[in-house]
Amino acid sequence: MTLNVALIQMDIAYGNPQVNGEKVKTKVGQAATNEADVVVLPELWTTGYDLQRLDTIADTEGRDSLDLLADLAKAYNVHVVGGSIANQSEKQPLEVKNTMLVVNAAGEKVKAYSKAHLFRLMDEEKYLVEGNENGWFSLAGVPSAGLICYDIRFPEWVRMHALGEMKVLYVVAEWPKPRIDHWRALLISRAIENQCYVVACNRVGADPNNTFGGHSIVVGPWGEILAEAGEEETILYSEIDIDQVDKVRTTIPIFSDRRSELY
Ligand SMILES: NC(=O)CCC(=O)C(=O)O
Repeated sequence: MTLNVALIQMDIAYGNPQVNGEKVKTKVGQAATNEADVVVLPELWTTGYDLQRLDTIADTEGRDSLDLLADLAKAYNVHVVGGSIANQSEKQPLEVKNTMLVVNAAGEKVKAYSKAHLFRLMDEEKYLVEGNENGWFSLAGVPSAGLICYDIRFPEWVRMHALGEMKVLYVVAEWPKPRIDHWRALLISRAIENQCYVVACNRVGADPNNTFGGHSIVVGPWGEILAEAGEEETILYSEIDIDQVDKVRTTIPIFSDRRSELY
């Protein structure tokens, strides 16, 4: 079975959910017109890293974002890995999480995963609360998982998802340009060591504190780069053949060769 994935590598208007929502509507429509089955958005696409104003711009219980994503999914008959959003709780204590929303083509919510590892270099721990749940979901009948940016630096977190038979890892990010070599190396490594597809969508552009490096990428289970963007706004397309995952896992059976009694 194959899936056409489309990664929306976009600039994000700082602290402006309205403008970003309009852009996402246009881009998801374009991707669907180009036969995408799954559309992927970047991290914090509603607000960017405008963390100091989250009390006014975060989305309460992710409702507005979920409505928008569900409407788009239904209108265009596409699955949407909805990047992540600043997701504010309704009840006290008011907490904001960095939450990925996944919606299937019927417009049903499939997953809400909140970033488990907060990134201190961008002050996340001062404004956000970490998630404590896993990122597994099934999309288009494929066992998948979603993780958010800094999460990929924790190979044991990714491996835990692979042990749950994840075949596609979706990664959404706002990864700064100065560390884009880490981004590429980490994603290729996570694909090789877990023998899965990695479909990773980064943003471009700049905010008052960082310039973001793009290079959204699709990596196959053998570690091959199937598609990679540059540093400009674009939609990156790739066809992924899910059967390749089992072929690679049979050729080099790392999951049955693991010495779990040693580690
Ligand atoms: N938004 C993030 O989690 C950024 C992570 C990052 O830049 C890194 O180097 O790790």
